[in-house]
Amino acid sequence: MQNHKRPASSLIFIFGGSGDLNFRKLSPALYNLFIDEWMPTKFSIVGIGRRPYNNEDYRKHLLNGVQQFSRRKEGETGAGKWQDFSKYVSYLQMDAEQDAEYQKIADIVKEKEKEFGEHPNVIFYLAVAPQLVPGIVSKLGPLNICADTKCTRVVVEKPFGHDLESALELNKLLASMFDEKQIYRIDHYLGKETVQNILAMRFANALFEPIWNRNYIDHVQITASETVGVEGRGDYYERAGALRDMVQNHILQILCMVAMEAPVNFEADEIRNKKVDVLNAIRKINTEDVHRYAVRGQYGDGWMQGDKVPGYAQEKSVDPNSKTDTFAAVKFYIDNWRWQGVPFYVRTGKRMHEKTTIVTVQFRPAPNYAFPAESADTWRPNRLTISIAPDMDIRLRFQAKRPGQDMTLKPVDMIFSYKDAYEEHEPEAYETLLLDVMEGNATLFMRSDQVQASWEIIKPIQDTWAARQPVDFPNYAPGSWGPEDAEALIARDGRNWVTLPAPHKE
Ligand SMILES: NC(=O)C1=CN([C@@H]2O[C@H](COP(=O)(O)OP(=O)(O)OC[C@H]3O[C@@H](n4cnc5c(N)ncnc54)[C@H](OP(=O)(O)O)[C@@H]3O)[C@@H](O)[C@H]2O)C=CC1
Ligand SMILES: O=C1O[C@H](COP(=O)(O)O)[C@@H](O)[C@H](O)[C@H]1O
Repeated sequence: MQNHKRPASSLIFIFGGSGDLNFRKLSPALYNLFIDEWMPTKFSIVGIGRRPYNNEDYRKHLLNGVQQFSRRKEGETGAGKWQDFSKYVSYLQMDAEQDAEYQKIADIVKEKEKEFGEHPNVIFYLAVAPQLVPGIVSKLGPLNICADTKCTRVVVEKPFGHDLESALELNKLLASMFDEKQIYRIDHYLGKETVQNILAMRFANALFEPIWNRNYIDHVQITASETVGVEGRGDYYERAGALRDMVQNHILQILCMVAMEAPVNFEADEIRNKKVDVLNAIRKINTEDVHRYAVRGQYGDGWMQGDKVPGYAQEKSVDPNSKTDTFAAVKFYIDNWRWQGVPFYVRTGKRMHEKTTIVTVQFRPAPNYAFPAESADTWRPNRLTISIAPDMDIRLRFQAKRPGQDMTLKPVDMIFSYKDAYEEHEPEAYETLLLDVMEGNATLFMRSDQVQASWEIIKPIQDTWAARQPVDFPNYAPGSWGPEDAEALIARDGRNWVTLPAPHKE
């Protein structure tokens, strides 16, 4: 993690250049980096796919994506640079499964070397289905694009493997072709401004760290809920499910940011070491205890904000008898000095009540209540809520005296909101991550040991769920907060899930 500077000349190949991720996220992100003058002075972007596009049609297709999904649209104030940007974009039609086709890539690298007058960083972004990744990786390795290994980089999209075994296999293959420093395993949550801000809040302030431990914190919650269903991604989701899709990666990464020890610097390996320490300390759940620690769910049909919506099993490309989880909640414990005995409750799901990603740190109650007994009803322990999306704020709940002659108390929130504090618009996660790749900064990317540790944590849950089919699916209604069992998971401990207080909805 460092302050950015304009990266050295870069040649970016996007496998999956004709696909959805590039259309909705990567191209808009690169365009915004260009507007903000973060792109290198010499660069070229080559989208790769089998579909037949000429350069002109390809650029038109991408502009369409920018107009729909970019935070700044062409024609709006501050944008208007598509013509300039698109000159750097071209399309390469090739079948990535054919060895012979890779000569085309080697030829483009030579051509750009000449044009730039230097050897650029060569970035291969693999925005393709996971089953294509091993084949592409093993064909890219032998190309030996440049002698200096630092200049070739491979970006691997999620999902990184399907389970522990497949992730280990992919790590092994990548390691046989590239140095770990050349491999960028994306987790887009790490590019989110508010997720990075967890580190700023914890380690740039003296206020929180002394109380950031089992002596003061009762428990932590992480909720990542979505209102959307599977949005035409049934094919992928049938093989994934909520536990793999969100918990194994995004949620465990957020948990690491909340729970890690203070880094001594912000170098990539220092941060990643501290995070992997947390993952290694998470208690492995015994298979026979999984039902006490984890809950799964699947949404049925119903209504979302006045619209009739199908159940998961009726979605396109989904087996009508599907037992795939669209909701998962887990209680984790971290067996280390700081967090012993503090539960971390996490939950995620599709078609839930609202789109929100929040971290809640619930402090223990004050040790003694000396105020009049009548005010005890509204007495609440302190709570820190970090809203990651769509709201971006941090709120600290504390007790305050209600105005009047009586000493009555009421919990109030002290709020820091990005919207109110800053005029600048925050970059999208993919902007930050793509800039990091061009700069060669891997701090916000997953190292192989992190990926392995995350899969090890969820393996017992995965195995147990695979061995025992759920009998109650579908078990939650669209627009709800998930299955009743998820309420019971936390209620059994005398706690409840936190949803944001009313002000955030105003
Ligand atoms: N879409 C999203 O929002 C997100 C996607 N991801 C991940 O990104 C990856 C891509 O997803 P997405 O863009 O949605 O998938 P799409 O199905 O939309 O795109 C797949 C891409 O792969 C290309 N492709 C397939 N086979 C070949 C081949 N033999 N040779 C060359 N190109 C090929 C397709 O090109 P063509 O058809 O022209 O051959 C297309 O460009 C997946 O791993 C996904 O999990 C991660 C997070 C979010
Ligand atoms: O990686 C994924 O994340 C999205 C949610 O991302 P967000 O930035 O909108 O919170 C999720 O919809 C998708 O299923 C998953 O693959």
